[in-house]
Amino acid sequence: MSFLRLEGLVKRFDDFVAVEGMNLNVEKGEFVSLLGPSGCGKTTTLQMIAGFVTPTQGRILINNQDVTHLKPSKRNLGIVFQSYALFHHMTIFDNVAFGLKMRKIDKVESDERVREILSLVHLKDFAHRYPRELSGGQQQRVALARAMVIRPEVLLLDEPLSALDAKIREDMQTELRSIQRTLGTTTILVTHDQSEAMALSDRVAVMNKARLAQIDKPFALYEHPRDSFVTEFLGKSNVFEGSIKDANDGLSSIDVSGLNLLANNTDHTIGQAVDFSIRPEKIRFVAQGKGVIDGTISSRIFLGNQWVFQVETSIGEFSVVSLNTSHIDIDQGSVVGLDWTPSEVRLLTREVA
Ligand SMILES: Nc1ncnc2c1ncn2[C@@H]1O[C@H](COP(=O)(O)OP(=O)(O)OP(=O)(O)O)[C@@H](O)[C@H]1O
Repeated sequence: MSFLRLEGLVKRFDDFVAVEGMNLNVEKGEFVSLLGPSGCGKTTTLQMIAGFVTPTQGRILINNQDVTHLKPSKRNLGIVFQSYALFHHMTIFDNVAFGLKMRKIDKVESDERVREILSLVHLKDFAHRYPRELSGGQQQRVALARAMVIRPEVLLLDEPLSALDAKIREDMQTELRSIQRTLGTTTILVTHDQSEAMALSDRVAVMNKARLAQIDKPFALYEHPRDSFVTEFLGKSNVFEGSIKDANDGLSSIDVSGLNLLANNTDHTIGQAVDFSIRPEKIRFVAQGKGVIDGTISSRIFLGNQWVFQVETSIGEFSVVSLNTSHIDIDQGSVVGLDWTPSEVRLLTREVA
């Protein structure tokens, strides 16, 4: 039995459905992200686990105990939100010790645990300072220490890094992951940042319009998304509408605007409407006439470690990404061939609007 289970969780605000039929099994020690666009129900799901929002339907189980109607304080959770919400009149040490004091933990043990966790978040030399004397990144580490010191069964993180600037954010991601691994705390992170979800999580749960769209390991999700929503939420892709024309010898042939394109066989049926998807980094430049389709470079952008090309073709515009190790000779106006192998193509169920 999984450590954290959401069973058919539903939340309605009057007749507005914020979360619909949410089922999720999280293993002990696992790090799972809830990823999705604004308003898809991530925070509401997290708030139901935390106990701040009462589900309309369904159950929440932690360590085999039904906590659906338990008060937040009885759930033994650590919670970190985007705003650090530290006590500004207390030192860092006292901020972190607060939860232990509330739980009436003996002073000697409490002091020891606070020192230990402050050392883990690299703040042991800041114990005597006040929150206003720390940077944003440091304050967020205090918030994390304060949540972790009570040794929660589950750690809930709601966009905890989104107020930090890019570089500090990246450092904090690495640190958060390493602390979570060291302590083995089962963790749920809410984020709308796909790279953050992929960098941190054992599994990513993509949500769309109040529902769980797909859950899997980051690599599997990126490589085998179920539909074009998941595909495009996890990164760029070249997606074209098409229909299955034929299927033979392990290959499907797809009609995309009159052009016959190949993909490895799937369980789609002949005549079925599909989205044909190929990621920009899977496409190679070849000589004109030597690839799947020819095109003309309409723009080229240099991003340091990679080039991003836009290529006009007869079926529409392609995005092509290549590492900064080649292709400096290909520029706006160049006529090129675009090539890929059928195994890199994904045929997706078309999202119904
Ligand atoms: N108390 C409430 N009353 C009415 N509607 C609400 C309430 N709380 C949330 N909602 C609605 O439920 C939907 C889901 O909200 P939620 O905060 O879970 O989204 P989210 O995915 O976390 O979005 P964001 O990334 O913007 O925080 C939204 O349309 C929101 O307006």
